[in-house]
Amino acid sequence: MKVLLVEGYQEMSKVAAQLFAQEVRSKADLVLGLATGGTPVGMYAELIRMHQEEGLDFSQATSFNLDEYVGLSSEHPQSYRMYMQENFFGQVNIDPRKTHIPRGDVQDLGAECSRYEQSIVAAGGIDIQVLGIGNNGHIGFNEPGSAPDTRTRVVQLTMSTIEANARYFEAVDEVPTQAISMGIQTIMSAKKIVLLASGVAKAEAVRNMLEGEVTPAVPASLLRSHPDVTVVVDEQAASQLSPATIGGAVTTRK
Ligand SMILES: N[C@@H]1[C@@H](O)[C@H](O)[C@@H](COP(=O)(O)O)O[C@@H]1O
Repeated sequence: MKVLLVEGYQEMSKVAAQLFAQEVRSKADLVLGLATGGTPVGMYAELIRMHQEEGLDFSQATSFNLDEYVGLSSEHPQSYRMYMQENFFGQVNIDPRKTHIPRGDVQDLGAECSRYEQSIVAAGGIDIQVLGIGNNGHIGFNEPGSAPDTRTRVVQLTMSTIEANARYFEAVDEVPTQAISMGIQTIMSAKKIVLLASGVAKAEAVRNMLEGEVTPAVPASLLRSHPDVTVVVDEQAASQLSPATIGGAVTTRK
């Protein structure tokens, strides 16, 4: 794992956008793996700026999102489809037919999960996947205990995740309790992974991911066996790391 230490949220977002833009420029028909949550909003904003000011072209790209809430339609304001539309898709030239997000409102959720996995394979697999990290070390919606061989499936959200995501809903009991999420193996099949972490609330999860045991109890730690992961972490999120990890990190500081 390569650790890139940056000053704060803004720099993290710029560095992440540059990593993505580099891939988009080198392969027009890139397959992007996308994430939601507060963390990647700044990266999407920077990619939109690059599209508008530098002509960064997404017209041939395909995207697959990590997850979607069960029970919310694509038009629901808190659905991840809506999030992506507002924060990214609606402002760049990606072909809407090539943007994929699981449907959380279908009757046969199992069939939807298999269909989703198959469409990732049919697209040739994910070239570059962006990830955030949950306070409990989850990636996508793979909560602690998720097995390394999991593929896209319906998952039960933990109380800590429901509480963390309640800020987007009117009340905690409106947060869905289940989601469709790419599995650990789906994520590990991406050729390149960029994980972003910002703020002190992520410091413990970041330490466990980088310095703790490699264990399904901390799903992000499983990424340590992937050959091409870059963790972009800001000073607050890195605040619990050991001097050895900090010393081995690449810093953008002059
Ligand atoms: N499913 C998403 C994850 O993909 C995200 O990484 C995590 C952290 O979110 P945030 O970036 O808002 O801290 O929240 C959600 O649970």
